[in-house]
Amino acid sequence: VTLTDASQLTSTTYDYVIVGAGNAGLVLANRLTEDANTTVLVLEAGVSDENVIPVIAPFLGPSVTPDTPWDWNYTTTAQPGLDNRTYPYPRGRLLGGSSSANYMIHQYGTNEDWDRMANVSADAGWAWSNMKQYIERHEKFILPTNGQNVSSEYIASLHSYTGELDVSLPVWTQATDARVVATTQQLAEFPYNQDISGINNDMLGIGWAQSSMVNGTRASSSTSYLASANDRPNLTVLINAMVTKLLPIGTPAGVRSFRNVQFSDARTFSVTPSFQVQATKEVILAAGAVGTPQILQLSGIGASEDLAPLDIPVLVNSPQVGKNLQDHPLLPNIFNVAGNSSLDHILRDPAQLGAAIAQWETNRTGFISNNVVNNIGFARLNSTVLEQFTDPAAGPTTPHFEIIFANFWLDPIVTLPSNGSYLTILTALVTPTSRGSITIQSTNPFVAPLINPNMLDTLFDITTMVESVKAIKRFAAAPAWGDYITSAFGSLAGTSDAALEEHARQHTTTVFHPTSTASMAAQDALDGVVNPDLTVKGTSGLRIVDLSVFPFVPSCHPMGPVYILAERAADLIKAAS
Ligand SMILES: Cc1cc2nc3c(=O)[nH]c(=O)nc-3n(C[C@H](O)[C@H](O)[C@H](O)COP(=O)(O)OP(=O)(O)OC[C@H]3O[C@@H](n4cnc5c(N)ncnc54)[C@H](O)[C@@H]3O)c2cc1C
Repeated sequence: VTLTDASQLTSTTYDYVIVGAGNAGLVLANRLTEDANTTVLVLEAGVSDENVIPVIAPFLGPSVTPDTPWDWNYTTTAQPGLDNRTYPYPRGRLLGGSSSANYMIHQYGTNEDWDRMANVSADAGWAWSNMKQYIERHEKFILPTNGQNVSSEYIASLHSYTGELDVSLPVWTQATDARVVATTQQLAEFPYNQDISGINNDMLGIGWAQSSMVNGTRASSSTSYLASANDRPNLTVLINAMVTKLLPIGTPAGVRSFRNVQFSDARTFSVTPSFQVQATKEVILAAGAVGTPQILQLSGIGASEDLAPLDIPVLVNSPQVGKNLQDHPLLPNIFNVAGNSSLDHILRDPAQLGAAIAQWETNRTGFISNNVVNNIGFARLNSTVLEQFTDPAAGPTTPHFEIIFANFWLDPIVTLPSNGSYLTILTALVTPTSRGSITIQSTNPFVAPLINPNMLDTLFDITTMVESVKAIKRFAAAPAWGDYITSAFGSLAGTSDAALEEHARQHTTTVFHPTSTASMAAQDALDGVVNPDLTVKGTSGLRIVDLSVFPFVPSCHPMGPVYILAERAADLIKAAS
């Protein structure tokens, strides 16, 4: 059952209390309540996702954030690597968390991404050979129902058709899709990849985006994992519940037990009145890469240099809490194009856009029923550039950068100009070496923490961004684009490395993939925030299950990795109980 007010709770004690009804939290809510004797309470600060059109309609996904009631509406600190700019840092604040607010591209990463996590944590259970089994439980691959032939857009034998989350292929053709595919035949540098999910251990090349959607509707952890478990009497989800602190029970020698959770009504933006619930087995933090370190620090679990200025007693000295933040930098590269086949003229005309939304509301067809992106690709740096660096990729088949195609103006920061037609070829750095931090700046949980992704801080990162721009310029020079692209827009027109570096520093923001702020390390390692079984070092009764535990950001869109991480975490938690 989903409740909206703390007064509706019928108990203050549950076997498990999960903090955050997000991407990972709702996987656990489902799996842990499969046993009818296990009681679970999920506390979610955000609101319901029910009947929220921008959340449901795939193409409207980018309007769910920033600066909305469904977003935490964070802003970064000034970024020295980005000409000291700040920019919005969206995180879903509703049922489903960021899986209800994201752009729905669904992948798993490379086998090397997972094998590195196994090596770093000294737990072979995180290796791809073990993790791939969770795809069967997680994924429900569904072919588009509009009759189009998609046999060349995915590899049928790789996928699962029996899991919880609907995953599908594009249902509406962007006018440039054929040109993207034709380029893969014209330029050897950009081969065609028939299945870009990573399940075949290969994300290199250009292919068709797989998305968490079906029949013109978003699929999130809420519409899948929660929907199929919400009528279980042993599951309670409370929205509007802002967790403000974890409280230790007693002071047992050695480790402290954090089984008490304090929360308040998120609608009041006040810590009073405050409520408390207790977990008899475990508290599980699934508040995401920003929320989780914030709650730890508010609870006195963190680095003393972060807690001392706020007079927060250090209950568990855990120096890496909030450190190591990694994220994928995203750079919109925009071209002017000929004719009217880009979507821009529809997107800037309220009447045409309104008609498209009405069509979607009537029968779930048209471009609103489709994701904003149909084609994505991944590539490695060429060896001449790479040999200047220690390769930060998880292995030799893991990409360094991503290429994303949209047949319209897609810049998260700069709004569509009042005229012109555009093609956007975004590039994203998927093996960044810059590391940033999340640090609370107040003991008031309603004050956002300082978010410093430290974008483009290293020579490798800026060099790779520049190389990615050069690569898409080569892509755009293929014969397939001869009668379409007319010129590079704005600072993309620069030709020298220095000019492209300035283009990158001026326009880069984020693909919204923060990770690693409560990093996993080996059981006996002194660094790291969690053990390989995701229990928090130096505590008992406390685990973290969300993207913050990945020691390295996966080289892909990370929602798939979060889902299967949570599937394995559920197994670990059940085994420990
Ligand atoms: C705009 C956007 C676009 C993206 N696009 C893609 C994409 O196309 N493909 C992809 O793979 N990934 C994408 N991502 C990233 C992906 O969605 C996230 O990395 C992933 O969902 C994170 O999962 P999580 O479980 O770690 O956290 P979340 O899903 O963010 O869950 C955390 C939950 O905890 C709640 N919470 C936080 N603090 C508290 C508190 N104090 N008390 C109570 N509740 C709290 C939050 O409200 C939220 O519901 C995107 C993300 C965004 C924001």
